[in-house]
Amino acid sequence: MSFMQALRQRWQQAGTLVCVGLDPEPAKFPARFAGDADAVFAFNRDIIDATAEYACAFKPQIAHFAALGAEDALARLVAYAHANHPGIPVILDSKRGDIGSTAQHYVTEAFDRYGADAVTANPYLGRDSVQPFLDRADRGVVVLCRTSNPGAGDLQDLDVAGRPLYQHVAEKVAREWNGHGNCALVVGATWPSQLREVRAIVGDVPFLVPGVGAQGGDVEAVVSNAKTADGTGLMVSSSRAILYASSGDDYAAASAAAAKSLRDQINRYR
Ligand SMILES: O=C(O)c1cc(=O)[nH]c(=O)n1[C@@H]1O[C@H](COP(=O)(O)O)[C@@H](O)[C@H]1O
Repeated sequence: MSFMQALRQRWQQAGTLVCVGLDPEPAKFPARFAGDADAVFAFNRDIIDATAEYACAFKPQIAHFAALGAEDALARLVAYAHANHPGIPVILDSKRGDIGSTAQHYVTEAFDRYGADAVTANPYLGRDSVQPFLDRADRGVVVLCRTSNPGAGDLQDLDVAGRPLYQHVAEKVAREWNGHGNCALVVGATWPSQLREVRAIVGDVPFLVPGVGAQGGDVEAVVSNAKTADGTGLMVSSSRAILYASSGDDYAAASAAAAKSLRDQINRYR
């Protein structure tokens, strides 16, 4: 099954638009993981098991693993999620972008080495830099459009031919790059009016929406501005607010409760 088919099936059958972000920071792990040489795998595995019921996708962020030298744990976690929670796609958040010949290696990294179902990609080197990702029709390509961070507008809002640059990205992805129907866009939860504008440009192209939880984005504003006509179209992503909901021995139950609460909040406004 392709990434897009799996995502749509998950939205419909599990009734959830929550993407669970996996951003391991050992300093925030519960005390019981102290001294555990395989803590990065074990903690994330427990979070995956606890939150799967509420997840339309999992999204490991590669720098959080690579900085710890925990690439092996990342590969095992993707395999674990696929084996134990089939049907829930895994998005590798690596925000790659480079000349085509190098991009090909990023494709191999994301889809073959790690086995991810989708990857985040930076569009600013242009189409040829994203093409190797687009060519993998069964995998998802989640292109940065209007990011959640405070400085998003520094470059993404620059006026180009009468419109902000991020709107050109949205249009190009929806009309030119999405020939296989495998594209999605990143639009931050912290920007409700931009969510609405991008939705108006791209029709039903799915959005990955980070920025609720720790970054303070408003769930009602996200859903009301960015859902598609059938009340789906969103992967509302939260990492820290789910992962570190408790630092006690109840960490897994607390993460499940946080994911459930986000799912229910989203569903109230669909
Ligand atoms: O591509 C992303 O996932 C992403 C794009 C963006 O615009 N903003 C953003 O926060 N992210 C990622 O989403 C996660 C947000 O984490 P929390 O703020 O803890 O929910 C981090 O892994 C970020 O790298």
